[in-house]
Amino acid sequence: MPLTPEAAEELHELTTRLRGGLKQYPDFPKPGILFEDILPIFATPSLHDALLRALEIHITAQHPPTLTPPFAGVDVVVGLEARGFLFGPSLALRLGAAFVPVRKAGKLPGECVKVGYQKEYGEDFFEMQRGAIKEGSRVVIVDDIIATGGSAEAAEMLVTMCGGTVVEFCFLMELGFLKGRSKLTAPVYTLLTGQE
Ligand SMILES: O=P(O)(O)OC[C@H]1O[C@H](OP(=O)(O)OP(=O)(O)O)[C@H](O)[C@@H]1O
Ligand SMILES: Nc1ncnc2[nH]cnc12
Repeated sequence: MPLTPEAAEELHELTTRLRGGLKQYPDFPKPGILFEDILPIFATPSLHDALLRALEIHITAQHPPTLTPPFAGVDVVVGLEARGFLFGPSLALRLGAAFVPVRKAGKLPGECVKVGYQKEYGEDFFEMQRGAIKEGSRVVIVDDIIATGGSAEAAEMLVTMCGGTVVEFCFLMELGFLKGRSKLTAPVYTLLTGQE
């Protein structure tokens, strides 16, 4: 569903403010990487709120709950360790959805599904608890940044392995030159683009 003009204006104002909350660090964590630090946003309550509000505006317009089947809406917000944990749970609460974490390997108890992946500056393994998502759940995957898309692609695989459907990916920022969205099956929404 398209945004109302009022919501579009509010979203524009929020994203403009959010851009001012990012800080860049050259050659971190490796030479040649320009690191986008999102932590200043969480050090400023008004920016922290702006991030949650911006994603809430987008997601509620894009996935409105309906009173009749298929009921649409969002059942689960999946956040990726670690920075997806900073706003995923609060966003889930605003949407009336569950929050489920995707963690780096070896951190979650019980039966887990596991996928290996490559990211902009290394490689890793992600896990999710097998029973965390009910069959047929509508899932939004959130993270701070999509760079190569390796992390997000691995998370989409885990959700699918658990029987969920990824209805959208939402990121604070996309590093457009790495074309990470091309790895993903579900639609991708980002509040900001960077390093064009
Ligand atoms: O699109 P990609 O190339 O996969 O890169 C994006 C991922 O890299 C960063 O996480 P990182 O693995 O550094 O973990 P952290 O949040 O624990 O620092 C970032 O938070 C994303 O999850
Ligand atoms: N350039 C970057 N800055 C911050 N987080 C990242 N994750 C992957 N690439 C990144």
